[in-house]
Amino acid sequence: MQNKEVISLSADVSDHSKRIHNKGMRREALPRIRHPEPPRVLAGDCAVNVSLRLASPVIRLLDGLLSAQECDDLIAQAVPRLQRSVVIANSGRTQVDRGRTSESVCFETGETALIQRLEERIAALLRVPVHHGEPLQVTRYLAGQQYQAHYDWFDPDNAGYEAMTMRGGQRVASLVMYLNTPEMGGGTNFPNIGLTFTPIRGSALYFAYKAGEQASWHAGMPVLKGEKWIATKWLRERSLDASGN
Ligand SMILES: O=C(O)CCC(=O)C(=O)O
Ligand SMILES: [Fe+2]
Repeated sequence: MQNKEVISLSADVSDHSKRIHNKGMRREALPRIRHPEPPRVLAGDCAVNVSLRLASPVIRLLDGLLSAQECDDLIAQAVPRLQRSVVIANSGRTQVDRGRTSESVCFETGETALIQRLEERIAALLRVPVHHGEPLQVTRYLAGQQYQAHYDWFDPDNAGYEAMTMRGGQRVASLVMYLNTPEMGGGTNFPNIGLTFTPIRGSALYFAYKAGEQASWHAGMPVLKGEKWIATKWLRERSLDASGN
């Protein structure tokens, strides 16, 4: 079975439950993300082809997660609200950074009918409640813009770690959805494993990780010609909703 991944994730979950238990808090059963498995996964209202599967680090390439119309509509909803992208600094605060030169919009969970539909689709795809997802972020890179190599997980050694993880806990996976096909450049590159994914409209890159996992170091490479549009959903180990739903 494919299940080094499952075993290591279970280990995470039980460590986490122990931590909660030791603090004398209510023990909660943590839903586990399901990594999409080839050849095809039903994701609510659509079927997604899993065209690439890497066991370590956990990476999946998903074809047909969004229709062309959905990509165009999401871009249209983002255009009027774009602002310079930020990163979460070690302090836990968000700030503009020279390494991330794009513009983005952060939509509230369920903000529009389209966003709600996509969030429900992602939840079905990964079998994880909607509220384990951070608000959807839509990003536009113009020619020359990029997101230099980084980890999406929060470093437990950072001063801001507690603040960043107080609600929702650690990030455990990322879903980068490609909303267009850039004319040239703009691939998502994993330098430590020598892989670059080509953005193709409607497809998505899913990768899961644990804190400290260096293979998940990745970059949005500079766009060389045209524009690149993505929507990113970062997934947390617990619900971000104050009511715990
Ligand atoms: O632009 C890309 O290809 C990668 C984006 C990314 O790393 C992120 O949104 O966290
Ligand atoms: Fe990232």
